[in-house]
Amino acid sequence: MTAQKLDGAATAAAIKAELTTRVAALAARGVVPGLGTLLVGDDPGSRWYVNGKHKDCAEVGLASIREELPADATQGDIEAAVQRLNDDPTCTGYIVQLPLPRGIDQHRVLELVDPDKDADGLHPTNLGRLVLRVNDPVTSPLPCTPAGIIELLERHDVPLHGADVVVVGRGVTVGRSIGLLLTRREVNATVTLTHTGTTDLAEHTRNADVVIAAAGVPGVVTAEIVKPGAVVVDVGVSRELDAVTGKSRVVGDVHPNVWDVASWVSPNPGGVGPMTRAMLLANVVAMAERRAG
Ligand SMILES: Nc1nc2c(c(=O)[nH]1)N[C@@H](CN(C=O)c1ccc(C(=O)N[C@@H](CCC(=O)O)C(=O)O)cc1)CN2
Repeated sequence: MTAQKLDGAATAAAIKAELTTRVAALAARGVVPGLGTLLVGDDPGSRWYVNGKHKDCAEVGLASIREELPADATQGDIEAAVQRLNDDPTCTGYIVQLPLPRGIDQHRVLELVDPDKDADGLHPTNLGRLVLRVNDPVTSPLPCTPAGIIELLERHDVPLHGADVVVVGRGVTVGRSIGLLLTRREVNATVTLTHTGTTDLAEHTRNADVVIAAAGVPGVVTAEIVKPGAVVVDVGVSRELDAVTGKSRVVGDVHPNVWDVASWVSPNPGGVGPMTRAMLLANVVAMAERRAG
């Protein structure tokens, strides 16, 4: 068996086309939503991600606002930039590109983001709303990567209702929050959250209909621990030097031999990354629509 690919790039392109129509409808009412980004420092990966977000904005017709600070910016400089974005009326929603440089209190910075402008859905108020209003209609931004994974699965008709889903990794941006989304009444999956304290990972994954690997451990999910026909989503990002080209490349958590047993695989790169970007745009458009009434 060779698994089929859950194509994040193609699905993200389809979502962006739908968003372009919604943005045009807003423009007809005189509303131009704007996405802001705050980039601190000169990490090439982070710059690449931020540039991609601005390129996406241009593609769907969103305005974009850039704040950039040098790597030696102080906590105060960063908090002042956050305040500028909070106060900027052209900025519908924004993100603080993570990680922030060492020595900066990231939690404090994120808590200063206006929850109504939190395009990443990672502000404690929005995560709290996700916990408290888990079965209400969604009216606040959802974390982009978990929302993107569910959208990717649903658009490929992967059944989630009643499915046993094992999540590998308990990080806030993916592992912890995807459990909340998957157990919402309209999705209705049963979720097991595994982590470094899990004594026997295979015991869980071997029974799973869907495995979501977000541990950041290259190749941790192998064919031997995946049920034949299961659906596997690779969210892990590790960087490795390619022995042939000498260049750095992204390596996921899913071993290539998983393609021999699974029914569907979302690869990395080419899977969840483009979906994360698409869901960020979707959050900003939804914020603008809610405000426009
Ligand atoms: N404030 C945030 N910071 C970070 C987030 C986030 O969601 N919000 N996630 C990551 C970085 N990220 C978005 O910011 C992101 C990562 C990956 C991709 C992507 O499309 N990746 C490509 C491959 C790229 C490569 O080869 O390096 C893919 O998966 O095909 C988009 C966005 C950390 N920070």
